[in-house]
Formats: sequence, C-alpha cells, structure tokens
Amino acid sequence: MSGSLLVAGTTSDAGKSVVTAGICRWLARQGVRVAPFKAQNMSLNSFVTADGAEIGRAQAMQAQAARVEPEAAMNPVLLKPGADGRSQVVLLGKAVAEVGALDYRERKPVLLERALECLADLRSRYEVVVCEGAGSPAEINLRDRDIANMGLATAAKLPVVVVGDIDRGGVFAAMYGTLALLSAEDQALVAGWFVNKFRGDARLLAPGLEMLRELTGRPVLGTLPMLSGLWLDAEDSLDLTTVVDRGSVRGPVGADVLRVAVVRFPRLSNFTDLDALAQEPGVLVRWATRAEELADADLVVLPGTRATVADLAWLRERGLEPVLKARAAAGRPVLGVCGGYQMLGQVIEDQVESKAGTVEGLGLLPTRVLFGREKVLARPVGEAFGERVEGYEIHHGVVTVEGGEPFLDGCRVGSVRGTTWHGALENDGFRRALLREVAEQAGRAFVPAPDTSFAAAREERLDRLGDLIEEHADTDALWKLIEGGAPAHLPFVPPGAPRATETDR
Ligand SMILES: NC(=O)CC[C@H](N)C(=O)O
Repeated sequence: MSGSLLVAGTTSDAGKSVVTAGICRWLARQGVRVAPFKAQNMSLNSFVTADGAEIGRAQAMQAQAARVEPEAAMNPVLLKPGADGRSQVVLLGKAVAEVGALDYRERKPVLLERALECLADLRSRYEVVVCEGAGSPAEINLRDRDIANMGLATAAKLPVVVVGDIDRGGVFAAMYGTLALLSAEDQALVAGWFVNKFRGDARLLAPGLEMLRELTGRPVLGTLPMLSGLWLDAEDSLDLTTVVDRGSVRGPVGADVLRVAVVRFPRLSNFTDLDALAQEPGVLVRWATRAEELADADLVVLPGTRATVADLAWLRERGLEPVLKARAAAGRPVLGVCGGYQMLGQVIEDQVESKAGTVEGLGLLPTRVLFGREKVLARPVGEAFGERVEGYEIHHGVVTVEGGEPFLDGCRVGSVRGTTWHGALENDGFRRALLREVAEQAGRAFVPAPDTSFAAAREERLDRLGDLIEEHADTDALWKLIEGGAPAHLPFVPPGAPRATETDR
C-alpha cells in the first residue's frame, strides 16, 4: 500500500489529532509502515526526538500510534507563543526566530517549501503518511499563505477528510460551510467527513448524515463515539481540564488520597508531565490559580512554562509567593519542573526570554539561573531513589546548583524539589518512590499502586484510538482514499472562496 491523507477539522479541538493517531494505529496494525505529519503546529506541549529535535507532542504521540520513532520531519514547523504576543519559530526541530504574526506571514512561502520537502521525504521512506491539518481549512483570510491545510493538500495532491465535533452542536453547518468557503480547486480534494464525539442515538443521526452526503456529494466516512479519559498530548490548552480528569481510575490503595495542586501558569508548557500523576490511583490532580487552592494540597507542582519571568510575576500577583514560602518552611512538599524549577531559585538572569535582566527568584532552592540564547534540547538518563529515570529537556535557562541534595539534574532542600527534566514522572519506579516520599512528608497514609504502568496505559489509549477507526469508520473507503486520492468529479458547492481584496494582501 502507498498513499497519503490530510485530516482537517471544522474547528480546533474537533479531534484531528485523535483521528490522525487512530488512523496511524489502525494502519500499523495492518502491517503498513505509516508516519504522521503536521506541517505546522502551534503548541507549548513539545517533545525532544532521539536526535535532539523539538517537535509537537501530538506528533510524537501519533508516531507512537504508528509504532515508529518520532523525528523532526514529522512536524517541520512548531510555533511556541510567548508572553509578548510573539512566537518562537522552531524549524526542523531547532528554534530559529522570534516573530510577530505579520513577520511570520512573510516567512510562510519558504516554510511551505520546507514542509513539502519533509512530506516528500517521509513519503519516500514510509508507505503511508497521515497528515494533520491545523485549525480550520476555511480560514479565508489566511488561505493564500496556508501551509498546513489546503495549501499543503493542493501542493502535495492529498485527499482530505474533515472532522467535525458534534458535541458542540452545529456540525452540519460547520461541515457544509467549511466546504462551501473553499475554492473549486480546494473542494476537489475534500472527499469525506468524520463526525466526532458522538453520544446520541445513531438512528436519529442517520438521516442527517444522508442529507449531508446529498448536500455535499461527499460521504460520512465515520461517526466516532465520544470517548472519555482519552486525553493524549493535546496541542493547546483548550482541553486542559481533561488532563487531570480521570473519573474512571481505581480508588486509592492506602487509607488516604494524595492531593496535588498544579499551578496553572498562563504560559504553561509540557503539561503532559501531569498525565502520569493523574493516572495514579488515589492521586487527585487539579489546577490551581489562587492561594486558597494550595492550602489543602499535599503536593504543589510548579510545572514548565514558556515564559518563566512573566509567569513568576503572575504567580506573585496572584499572591502565591507567601503561600509557597510558608509551605516550604513547614516542610510541606513542592515540586518544580523546568520553568517552575527555575522560579524556585535565588536569582534569574534573563536577557533572552523576557529580557528582564536580573529577577529575584522565590529563594526556596540554592540555585541560580542564566538564560542562554541557545536552546538546550536533550534526552537525559539518570537515577533517583535507586530507579532509572529517562527524561527530556527543553529550555533556554541554565540552572547552576549551589547546594542541597541532588534530585535528578536539580536539587532538593527539605520538602522542596526541582528538576529541569520533563517526563521524569513517566518512569514508574521513580514516580512511585517520589509519591511515597511526598506522602510521608505530607503525613498521608497514601500508598502508590504497585502496578501502574505509564507506558502500558498510553499503549492502551492508542489501541482504543485504533479500535475507534476500525469499529466506527468505513475502513475500506478510507483505504481506497489513501491509495487512490480524492475521486474525480466531486461536486463543487457554491459560493466557493471569496476573492481576496487588494487591502487584504
Ligand atoms: N520547558 C520549560 O519549562 C522552559 C522554561 C523556560 N521558559 C526556558 O526556556 O528556559
């Protein structure tokens, strides 16, 4: 088999990432060598590949669904929005520039070239490449410079399926409108629909699907049920609540639960770190933005952030500083990860990210931070509590440790711990040992379950996505589309794309 497909969506969060991952897993199970691809991502949730390239976590997750190693070509452009309205542009895994939206627009023709090269490269090495679009393909103001949706599809002649979220309502209008606002050339590639997050009665839905097919000349290729607890490396913060929403996990093993409050920074990054905690039976993870919300927490986590100094200022404005200091003084646990770890130190010297110069830290750890122009991207391996720990690093700030006890690459003083490593909590033995120590310091009779496997839980979720496609999509039609491209003579639905006016250009 060989071919390709672009999965677009009527809105952000319609389920493109999940459908893409599901198709990858379904194909991998059929023995197809498949790779995911997303030309351009806007996300603060990123991952480091084995060769030190930074890509969106969603593509790393999809690569896992495809059972292949994630690589830079799978997500050539990653945009990481900062506190100043500008974004860092990560091109082929390396940060190359900080730009505003208008400068970025100027760069897009070049970026499209790069994206097409990467796609061609993947297509030469894999049998199938499943591409994910970004946002909606019908952003009529952005179409002329689009590199992730129809701009990519037309340049690479990809058949397109459009995913709509029926849970929000308005799915038929969204689908019809998406098609009708595309040019005839673009419409010729849109070959079918996926209705996602369905939880109604299929008999009631059926006539609507038929009407949609008649109105658009394109079939619904799948109606996918709403799955709960299936959160997998979301790109943006739209569904952050679901990161910690684990309604179905088992209850605590010991007598007590462990309450974890995660400070929800405005520029929170790498929130996947919390996924491993939330999966532990008896660990209750919730977001916190107010001082009161930290009061009854057994552990407070300061997670990673794209804007350390700005988010530290936010933390102070919110009145969290005295609460954190009182906690530390009382020997109650605090864990800082990357940006959160940087805040815990004595002083932050930053002429790079915030350009604020010298900023006083929270003073809870004996560390100093110096921001460097070069971003550190690494996949460190170490040991803590006698357990092997693998992590990944993505940061400009470099921490110098001047005391305390070692804790991974960072340090610990009493109940306050910090590390630059993301992903450490995904290591089962380490996570359990840390939770045991935290419970002891917090005075809780909490016992971590002996058998929670983060990797197995992820695999199970990816399998459920594969099942979703296998059981609820027309896989024969999908297979044909991937191999044969969009069928000829798909009808044009008026009015088509409006003409851009001179002032728009
Ligand atoms: N991953 C992070 O938390 C990054 C921290 C900080 N923004 C830095 O770049 O150094």
